Amino acid sequence: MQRFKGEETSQLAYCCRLPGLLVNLHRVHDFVADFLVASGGTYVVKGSWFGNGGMLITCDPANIHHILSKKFPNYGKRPQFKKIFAELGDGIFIAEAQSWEFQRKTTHAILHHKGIDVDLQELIHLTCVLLFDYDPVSLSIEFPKFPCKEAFTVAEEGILYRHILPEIIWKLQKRFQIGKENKLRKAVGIIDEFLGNQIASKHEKLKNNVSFQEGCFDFLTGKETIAVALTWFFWLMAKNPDEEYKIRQEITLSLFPPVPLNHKAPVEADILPSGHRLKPNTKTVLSFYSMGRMEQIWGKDCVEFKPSRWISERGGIKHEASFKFTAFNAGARSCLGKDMSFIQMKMVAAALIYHFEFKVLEGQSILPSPSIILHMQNDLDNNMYVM
Ligand code: HEM
Repeated sequence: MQRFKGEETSQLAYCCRLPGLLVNLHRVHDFVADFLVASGGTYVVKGSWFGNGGMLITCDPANIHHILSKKFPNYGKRPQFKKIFAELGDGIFIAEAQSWEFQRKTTHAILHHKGIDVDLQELIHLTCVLLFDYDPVSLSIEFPKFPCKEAFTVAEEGILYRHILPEIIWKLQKRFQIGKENKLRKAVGIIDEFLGNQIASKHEKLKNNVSFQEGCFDFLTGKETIAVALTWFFWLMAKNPDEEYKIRQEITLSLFPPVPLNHKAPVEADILPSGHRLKPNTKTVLSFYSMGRMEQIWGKDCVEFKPSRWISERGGIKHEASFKFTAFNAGARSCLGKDMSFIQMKMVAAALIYHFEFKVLEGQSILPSPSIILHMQNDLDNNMYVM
């Protein structure tokens, strides 16, 4: 992969420092993608400001393969990750070593349990019902508000800011209960209350299966990710009517992965396949959002919505290595809900495309939100016509 030299490198270096990042915080995923594309896939942000340690950001598939698979035992989630995601406790998302192995086994058993009879409505709400015995009835035509939805959105944004702001700043905000940290605190309170009520009402059932904080993460991955993926999908589809017929066969998550980044740190010093050296504990961010925008990976038409790129000449599905298509993570910690997500998304998408034509209302600003889950910043307003 090409790397920039000289003047261009110093301009890039400047714009990746605090002023550049802060000015571009509202579009941080695109900003990171722009400089990763320009620097060939990997970039080191020097740790100069406010004593914040440096970080390495990469979307190079060889590095991703190395970190998530080949050297998996050397790349943990602590110590930074644990602090940033403290509100999620010790659930599977944060857990490591034996605790992670145990939780992965039990979660796998719950999610891959064979032989549950469900109708369509139940299946779509499966995550919520399965984990909390709570049906948000979010598909009913009154579009009822789900009490925690906004709180999750606020919390996810707050957590992304912790990846970017120097630790000392967000910790001060937390201490004095101001700014994003204060919003995060209030949001966590709302989520706590909801989950506490659910746990109280189903105490016997839950006490042996899902702890409060594990449930919090599973809800976050399960419900939010699928809703987010479908919102981007319907927007892309409305903008690309020619591709619509192929969409019945497959959908793509490479341009708008609902989980746009992952975060690791090496236990011992390491050298990445790209040649970058990492000291122990260096914050290492894997930008999945940028991967879908790399010409080196997907070719010149990488930013075009082309479901046909996933369909072979014989009409089958083309499979790509998980280190190129990282929407569901890769290696030993790959997503346990992948199969279930594809079933749910295909069912919802196929049913809606079959019955309706979508026209996105003009004049909307379509931007991913600065969050650890790739929501659209504003809702997506559509006109739906019955076919
Ligand atoms: C479109 C939908 C989804 C996407 C894009 C997605 C993506 C991801 C990603 C990127 C990770 C890695 C997170 C990390 O290690 O930092 C992950 C992990 C995980 N996901 Fe999903 N997910 C989706 C839906 C679901 C659903 C529906 C469930 C379960 C109901 C689920 C359960 C899990 C679990 C349990 C893990 C933790 C795996 C481990 O650490 O061993 N996901 N997912």
